[in-house]
Amino acid sequence: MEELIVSIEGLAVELGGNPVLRGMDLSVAPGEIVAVVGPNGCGKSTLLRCLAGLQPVSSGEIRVFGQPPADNAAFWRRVALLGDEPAWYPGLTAREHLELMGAVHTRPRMGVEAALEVFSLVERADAAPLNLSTGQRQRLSLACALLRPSTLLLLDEPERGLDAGFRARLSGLLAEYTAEGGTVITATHDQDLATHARRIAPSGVPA
Ligand SMILES: Nc1ncnc2c1ncn2[C@@H]1O[C@H](COP(=O)(O)OP(=O)(O)OP(=O)(O)O)[C@@H](O)[C@H]1O
Repeated sequence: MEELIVSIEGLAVELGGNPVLRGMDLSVAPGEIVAVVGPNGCGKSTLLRCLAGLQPVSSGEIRVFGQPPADNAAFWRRVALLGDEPAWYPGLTAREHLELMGAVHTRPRMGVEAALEVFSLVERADAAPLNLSTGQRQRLSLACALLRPSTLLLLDEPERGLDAGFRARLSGLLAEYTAEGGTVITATHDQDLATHARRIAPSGVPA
């Protein structure tokens, strides 16, 4: 049987004494795109943080690549996370952030110039991230996450700040990622993105 990328059994998480996730079960196979959907506050980001090993769980079991997620180098070699906006390096331009990402990985998924094209950043490549618009910065975050090699992509609302044109291209970019053998789990409020995915609620049931 093909190894599951993610397997969750009976996951419960309390935050500040409030139950956020309650007895969640989930299995994700290689090559799937799973969209975690639901209203504000239902626990989508919490689930993503659990999968990234950044949120302690109250009970239950999470396995990512067959092991509990651990915030260590071996884990992050296989997992790329787009969460809150990253801490940008002072003094480095958008292009230099991508060059840095390319330089520290032996097999980047795309070259820096290709990434600037794909993420429509060519004209602002020499600007510092903090001098980009919100949507341009989000595209740079996505470019950094998709340039580096990984086999599991965890995305928390990747559509944040993007215009309609770029939102429409997101599902295509994720489809390319899974065509290369990757798996995607994304929290989203974007209908188009969710339509191209297996939709689940943070309870684990289909949505
Ligand atoms: N540190 C915390 N302490 C207590 N409660 C918290 C904490 N962080 C988040 N929560 C609560 O946990 C619940 C789930 O939050 P979470 O961020 O996972 O929701 P979400 O589904 O991602 O929401 P959104 O769609 O707004 O991004 C919310 O009710 C939130 O207020």
